Amino acid sequence: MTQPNDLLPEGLEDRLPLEAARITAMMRACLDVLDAHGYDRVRPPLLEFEASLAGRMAGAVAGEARAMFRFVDPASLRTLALRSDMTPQVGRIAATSLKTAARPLRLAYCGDTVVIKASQLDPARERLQLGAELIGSDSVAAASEAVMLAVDALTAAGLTGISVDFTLPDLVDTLSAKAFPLSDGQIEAVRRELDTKDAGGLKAAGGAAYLPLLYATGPFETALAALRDVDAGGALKSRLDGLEAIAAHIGDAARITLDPTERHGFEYQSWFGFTLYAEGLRRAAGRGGTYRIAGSDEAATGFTLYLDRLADAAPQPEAARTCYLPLGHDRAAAAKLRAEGWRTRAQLAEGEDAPALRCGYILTATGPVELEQP
Ligand SMILES: N[C@@H](Cc1c[nH]c[nH+]1)C(=O)O
Repeated sequence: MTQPNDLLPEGLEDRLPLEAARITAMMRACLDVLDAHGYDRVRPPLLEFEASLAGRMAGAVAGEARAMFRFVDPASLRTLALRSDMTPQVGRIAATSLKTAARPLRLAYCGDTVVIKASQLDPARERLQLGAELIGSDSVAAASEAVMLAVDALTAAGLTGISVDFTLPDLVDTLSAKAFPLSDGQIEAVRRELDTKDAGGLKAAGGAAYLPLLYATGPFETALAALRDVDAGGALKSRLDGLEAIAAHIGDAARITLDPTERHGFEYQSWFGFTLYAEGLRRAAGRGGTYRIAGSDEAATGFTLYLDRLADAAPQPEAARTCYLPLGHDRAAAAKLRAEGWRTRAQLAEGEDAPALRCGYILTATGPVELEQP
């Protein structure tokens, strides 16, 4: 019976066997792809000193951007936080324990993260992250590798209709530095109007020069051409050439779109960011981009998939046949079945109902025999 204490807090949920099986299958498939591409897995802890988690991403006001659960550690009396993103942890590892490891350094990770407050669009407060970080480079080659790897991982996880939306997270900073100057006060207003895609508001905020950016959105080729038409004294050329090269690298492995002013979720990414989508998903499948590890100022590129979100669209893995092992069964024969890929469920007491325990077979002296299903 459910007692009031059994209810889970808002935004947290149990994953029951069918869904958990999908998530596990995806996790294995994705980790295998990252491993095959030479990414070594690291396992940072679930919680750390808050200052470390909040301080490793240049530009990110981590505490604000992704409200972290914090509390005082009764042992050290210091403030600890639960991770809300694993990328800063991997950055810390690269800047400390693996400081002297050869670059580029390729690291993979998978683990749960939590946030205090979910967004309206996505009420989940727990997220299973799986990702890869390529440390020591934020070149076009590194970005191409990261995007391709993300697409390969999603494909291996059984997702289809994958699309990648490119963005230029520091676009307004770049343009306002010289080509389209803005005062400090105007910058925030212009960013806000670009976010809401409000042409009138943008003009009123003194950002008339930024208007063409609103229309340089959509399928990659046309959006890129529109962006190339924005004459910003050459300020955008190297970035746009970069995007073009990355898109060429992806080829037709995924559909590519461009939304140059999208910055939601890109708190620390620098010149290049991307959001991953797949058929059947209402929200982003993952996100990535180029950034600098604060403290060491090392360049890096990476991506994170939000694995539990993908569970809705991932195929149900085929469950192996399950064989019931009666009391006193031949244990060697049972071990042999498992080695051949069967699942077994062993009887513990008299009176059990094998079909109700979802066993399709029973082990007999002559091997597994199919059971009649209720
Ligand atoms: N960890 C970031 C994505 C990212 C990984 N590496 C670079 N960016 C996120 O979840 O939004």
